[in-house]
Amino acid sequence: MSTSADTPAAPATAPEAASGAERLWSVEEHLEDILAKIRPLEPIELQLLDAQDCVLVEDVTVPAALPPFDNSSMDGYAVRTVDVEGASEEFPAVLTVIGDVAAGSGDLPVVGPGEAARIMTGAPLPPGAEAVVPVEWTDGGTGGGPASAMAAHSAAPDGGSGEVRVHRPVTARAHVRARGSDVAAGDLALAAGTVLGPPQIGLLAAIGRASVKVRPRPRVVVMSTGSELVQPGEALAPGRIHDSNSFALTACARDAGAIAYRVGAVDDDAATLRSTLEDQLIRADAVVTSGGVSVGAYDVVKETLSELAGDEGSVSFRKLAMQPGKPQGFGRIGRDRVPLFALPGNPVSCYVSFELFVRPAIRALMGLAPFDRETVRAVCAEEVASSPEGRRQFLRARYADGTATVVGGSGSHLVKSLADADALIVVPEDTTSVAAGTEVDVILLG
Ligand SMILES: Nc1nc2c(c(=O)[nH]1)N[C@H]1C(S)=C(S)[C@@H](COP(=O)(O)OP(=O)(O)OC[C@H]3O[C@@H](n4cnc5c(N)ncnc54)[C@H](O)[C@@H]3O)O[C@H]1N2
Ligand code: MOO
Repeated sequence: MSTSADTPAAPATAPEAASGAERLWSVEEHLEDILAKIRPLEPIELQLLDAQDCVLVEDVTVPAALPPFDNSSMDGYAVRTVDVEGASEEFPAVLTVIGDVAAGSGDLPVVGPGEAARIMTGAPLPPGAEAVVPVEWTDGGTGGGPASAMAAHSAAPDGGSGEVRVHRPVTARAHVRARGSDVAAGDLALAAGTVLGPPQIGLLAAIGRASVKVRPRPRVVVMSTGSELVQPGEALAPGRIHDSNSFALTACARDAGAIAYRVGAVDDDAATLRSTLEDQLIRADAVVTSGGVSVGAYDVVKETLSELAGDEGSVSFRKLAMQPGKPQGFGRIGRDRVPLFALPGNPVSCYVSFELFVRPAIRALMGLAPFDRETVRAVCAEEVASSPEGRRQFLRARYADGTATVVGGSGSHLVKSLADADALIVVPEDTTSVAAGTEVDVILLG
């Protein structure tokens, strides 16, 4: 039962409300209530790889030019342009090779008139040289025809033979990457608000940053409830089933960007549930439970969490105008008011609820835009004979080329068809059937 504090101003429109029964919340109302109570996590300084996919909260400026020095973009020979003017294969410019410049070299030879230094990609341009001739435009120091590669350093420790024949001229700065041509010192490397993907992490490393200030990934504790649940890998006794929700939800939480901690299934026992929650709160930025939110005699989650008060926080249980996912609990628990999502136990209900409500909340905790799943218009390939009036139905489907095809039935226990689906067809509350060929909204799952 929702408390008056949780009741939004919008009037209830569902049929139950009119008849005086407990009103149904719309999907949007529930989501708004959740997002209104979620605050982004406080920023912390994280090592680069721990900051992946996180939102940067500081402007990062470039401390020193990138590249830090003029360097070669090719393996070849560093030369003075005047020395190779008019060079051709028939009339090559013959230069004296004075040594090697490898990437990382700090001790550079000076290239004088009539001289060349073997230079590797990324190596600093030595003083005196103005350009680089790729090795393919030379004989590679062999005295033969055009080379396809250089002699390995081990085979030519002195930097190749004493001479190289250059077959083409080069202009000044040819095959040279200028200092600061990527970014200059003082430039803005990344603005606050940037989401750190692999290229951004690479840039930060390139400018020498080892750590950055970001909003961290939330730590999400996932707990399933139900005395019937058995850990996968263990044998089933009569009446028991394997716990699939805690695994699916943990995977969902990771997929949404969280650091997820899966807690084994908790029995339908109030004291165990309470103490497990207390133990877990220490490492939780959010808690997700599955099961025990309906109206059964052993629906301990609802019973226990409805009773929380004072410092314990509070959790509201409500019915939503959707299928699957009708019974839902949401609140904030403990002194730190950690958001808690009590999702229904049916596996499909649990998954769809996560997608619609928990995924956006995890993103909001990270400071990301809450919604990232794409919704497209698509042609419904087959007839949907019936959809419950007054409830928004989310049907498992496969989507391809503008067409969505329903996979399996609407039962909330059908985990195989959920695994076969890559989309959810959305049938609105006021629609009780969909003719084949009708356009529908389709949420793409990943
Ligand atoms: N009389 C009514 N009964 C039910 C109603 C209702 O309005 N009136 N609502 C139904 C709907 S809709 C749903 S959804 C479920 C929600 O039930 P609970 O959240 O209380 O979940 P449980 O009863 O614990 O379990 C339901 C179902 O899911 C299986 N389950 C639970 N946890 C797991 C898990 N971790 N892994 C795999 N499967 C799990 C469980 O064995 C049950 O079969 O209530 C309906 N009933
Ligand atoms: O609404 Mo329940 O969540 O269908 O199965």
